[in-house]
Amino acid sequence: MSAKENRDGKEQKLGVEEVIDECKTFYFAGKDTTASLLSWALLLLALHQEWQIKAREEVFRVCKGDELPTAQNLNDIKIDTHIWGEDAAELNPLRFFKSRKHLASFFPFGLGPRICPGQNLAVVEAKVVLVTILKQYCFEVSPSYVHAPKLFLTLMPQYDAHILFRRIML
Ligand code: HEM
Repeated sequence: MSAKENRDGKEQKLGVEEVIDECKTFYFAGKDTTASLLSWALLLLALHQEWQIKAREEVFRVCKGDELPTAQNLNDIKIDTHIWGEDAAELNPLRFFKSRKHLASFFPFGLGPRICPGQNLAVVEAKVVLVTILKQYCFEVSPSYVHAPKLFLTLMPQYDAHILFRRIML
């Protein structure tokens, strides 16, 4: 860890125990959250076949070949011009200048100085997994699935997410 000066100009370093604790926090904060996002995304796509088909069409349009999606592929997936304007694909901080109703209406990663530092990693992970699954499988909710969301730090499917996968033959 590189040394940092505190407000009094004194050098401050994280100790080994603190570095270990930070690693544990990242593991704890980053595992179940993304797993839960993926479980619900797959369940909802399994329930709403019309959206699963649309999502797969988009994946096939954007990501060619059998390889893992590239960073560019992930960027090209759904940038909603209705919400973000015609220049949605460009970096334009001014678009946040005008207050808009939707801006703070959805903030799964929190807001402000303690906003989730794993946000980008989580979104990339989730997109890679969803793209990979959508390219290779059709899926539907299994009759054995019982819908019973349970809040335990994250919102989990209490009796797991039972989904039946069928390999797509191309
Ligand atoms: C879908 C996935 C995730 C969701 C929904 C999520 C959500 C959140 C939320 C709501 C907070 C609190 C923010 C606040 O206090 O305003 C938070 C904090 C945090 N998240 Fe995530 N997170 C996710 C994935 C990750 C990943 C992948 C990592 C790291 C590998 C991570 C690391 C952290 C850490 C270290 C904090 C504490 C930040 C602080 O207190 O300064 N999270 N997350």
